[in-house]
Amino acid sequence: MVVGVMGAMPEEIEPIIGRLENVQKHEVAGNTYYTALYGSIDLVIAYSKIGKVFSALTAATMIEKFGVQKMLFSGVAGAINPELKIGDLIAATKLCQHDLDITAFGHPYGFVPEGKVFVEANPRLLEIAADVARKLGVKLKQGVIATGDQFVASLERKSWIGETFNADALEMEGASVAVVCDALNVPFFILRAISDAADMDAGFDFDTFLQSSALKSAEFIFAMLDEL
Ligand SMILES: Nc1ncnc2c(CN3C[C@H](CCSCCOCCO)[C@@H](O)C3)c[nH]c12
Repeated sequence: MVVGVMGAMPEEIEPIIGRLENVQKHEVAGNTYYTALYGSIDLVIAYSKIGKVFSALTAATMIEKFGVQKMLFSGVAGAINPELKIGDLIAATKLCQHDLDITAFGHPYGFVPEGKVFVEANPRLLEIAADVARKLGVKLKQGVIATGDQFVASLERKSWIGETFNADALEMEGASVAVVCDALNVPFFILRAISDAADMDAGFDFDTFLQSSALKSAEFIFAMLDEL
């Protein structure tokens, strides 16, 4: 089985690469893809670079060029739901694009014709994640993740996103990966560890907790791989 593990930033996949042996590097479309065997799984790992466009390119490349059959995303996110604290894990049940806006034509936020506001993550992978969380004795929130091409550091913007989409967390890549995987019929699982609260302290908290939160997400992803 070929499994993709994506992040957006180097810090999000370094903890993954660091635990693998005989890692091969492949340059495709301006990005580096790492391949390695993990047990019986052919792993393909890459960080996309930040934002929806780069992450869509990487997801599509992993599937079309490397034959990825299941896609896992590991990274960090800003919290919207106040029960989510720094370091907490959230898996997306569904994802939306909070900055997609043609409301001038009467459409809802996050919608374009022939699209859908929410893309649902794979239920089986979410079940596996819930089992892994129980085995590890870690808390795993399952909820709505909103994606947009902006680093959110304002209570006003964060609250608007939370109210408009009933979102629990926000980031910049999950929904674009979801759209690509959904269109290409590849089951996907988006996991994020909270690095900040998307408020006025977000920039400082993000810099402080990126590494430790990225590691928490990566460690959970490894535990997931053992159950695939
Ligand atoms: N509050 C927030 N708003 C939006 N997204 C997030 C995320 C999730 N990831 C982190 C990263 C932030 C890119 S800006 C920092 C770049 O620094 C690069 C060095 O200058 C991008 O890949 C999305 C964590 N907190 C967030």
